[in-house]
Amino acid sequence: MNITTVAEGIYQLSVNVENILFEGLWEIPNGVSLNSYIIKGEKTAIVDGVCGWDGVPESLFALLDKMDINPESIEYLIVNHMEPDHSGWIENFKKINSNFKVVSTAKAAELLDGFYGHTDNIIMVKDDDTLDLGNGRVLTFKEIPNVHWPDTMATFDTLTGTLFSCDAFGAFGSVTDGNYDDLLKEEEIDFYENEAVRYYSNIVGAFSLQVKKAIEKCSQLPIKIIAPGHGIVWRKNPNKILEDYERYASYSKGPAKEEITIIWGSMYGMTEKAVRYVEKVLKEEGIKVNVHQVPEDSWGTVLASVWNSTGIILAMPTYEYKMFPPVAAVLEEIGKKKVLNRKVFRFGSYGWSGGAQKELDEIVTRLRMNWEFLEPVEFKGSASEEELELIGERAKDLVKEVRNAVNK
Ligand SMILES: Cc1cc2nc3c(=O)[nH]c(=O)nc-3n(C[C@H](O)[C@H](O)[C@H](O)COP(=O)(O)O)c2cc1C
Repeated sequence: MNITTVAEGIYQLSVNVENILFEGLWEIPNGVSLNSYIIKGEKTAIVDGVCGWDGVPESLFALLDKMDINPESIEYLIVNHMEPDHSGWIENFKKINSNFKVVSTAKAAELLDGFYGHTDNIIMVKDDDTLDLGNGRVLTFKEIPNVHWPDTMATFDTLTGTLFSCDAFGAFGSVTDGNYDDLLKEEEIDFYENEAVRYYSNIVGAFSLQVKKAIEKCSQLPIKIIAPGHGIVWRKNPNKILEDYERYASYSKGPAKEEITIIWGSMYGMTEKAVRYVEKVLKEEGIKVNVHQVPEDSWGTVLASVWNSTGIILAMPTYEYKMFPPVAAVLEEIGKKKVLNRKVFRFGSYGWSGGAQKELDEIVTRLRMNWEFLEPVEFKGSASEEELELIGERAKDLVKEVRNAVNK
C-alpha cells in the first residue's frame, strides 16, 4: 500500500495484488498494482477507483485516511474505464459518500448501469471536453476506445502535463514507494519492461490497432508525465513507454524481435528428444530462444514470449487424430490475440496415422494468422538420426528466415 506524490497536487494511491489470476485467467508471478490518483484543485477528484476484490477497497480507504482525505470531500470520481478492476470500488464508495459525480464516457455510463445499476449524477464527456477543478487545474479528456474496453478514455491534467492513461501504457509487476522511472535503477526499469510485454500481450495485444490510434491521439498532448492504472509512472522519460507501446503494437503484425519461441508438449518423450536436439542447434546459431513446455507453462507466459518472437517452433505429437491438446489450446489463444505473420516450423511424433498437422493447418487458417511455415517433419515413434538432422537443418533455415525478416 503506497501513497506517493506524482506532481504538485497529484497523489498516487497504489494497492498491490498478488496470488490471483488476473481477469481470472492470467498468471501474474510478480503481482500487479492497481493505481488510483487523487487530483486536488479547489475541488478533489479521484481517477480510477480500484477493484472490489476482498480487502482492496478497504486498503484504499485506509490510504485516504492516512492522507487526511475525508471521502466525503471527493467530488468527482473519474472513471476512465469501467472494467471492475478500476471501478469495482464505486459500490463501497457510495456507502460513505453519496454525493459525488461520476465523470466518464457515454459508453462507460451505460456499462455502469449494466454492472452496478449506477445511473445518478454522471457527467458524460467526449474528446476534448474539460472539467475545471479550480485553482488553475483543468482536466481534459481523450477517448481511447478499446484500450482496453470500448468505453476507455484518458484524463489529462493541463497544469502538470500528467496523462492518466488507465490500461494504456500499463504493466504488470507490484510496485514500491519508488514507483517512478526517475527513482528506479536501470535493472528495475528492465524488470518493468518485461512486465509491460507480459501485460501488453495478455491484456491489450488483441487491440493493437486501437493502441496505435490511442498513441497518435495522446501524442498531440503536451505530456510530461504518464500515470497508468497499472505499473510504474513515467516522469523522467514518458516517451519511452509511448515508444515501447508503439513497438509492442507493431509486433502484432510482425516482424518482432530476433527471437524464436519453442512451444512444445510430449507424452512419452519422443517429441521432447527432438526438442532438446533443436535447442542445441539454435544455441550454436546464437539466437535468443524461449522454451515453453505446455501445459506446464501458463498461456500468459507463452504469449509474452511469442509476442516478442519473429520465429516460432511448434513441437507436439498426434493425440487422438489431432494436435496434443495443450498446444492446440495455447495456439488458439495466440491466434485470438492476433500474433500474425510469424515464421514457423513444426515437428512431432506420431504412432500410426498422424493428424496433428491437419488440425494445426485448420487453426492457423481459421484464425487468419498468416503464418509462413517451413515444411514440417513428422516421425513415427522415436526420431532417427537422419530425422533429427533434418529437423536441425530446418531449424537453421528458420533462423535465417527470422534474421532476414527482422533485418529487412
Ligand atoms: C492417448 C493417445 C492418443 C494417441 N492418438 C494417436 C493418433 O490418433 N494417431 C497417431 O498416429 N498416434 C497417436 N498416438 C501415438 C502418439 O502420437 C505416439 O505415441 C507418439 O510417439 C507420442 O509422442 P510423445 O512421446 O512426444 O508424446 C496416441 C498416443 C496416446 C497416448
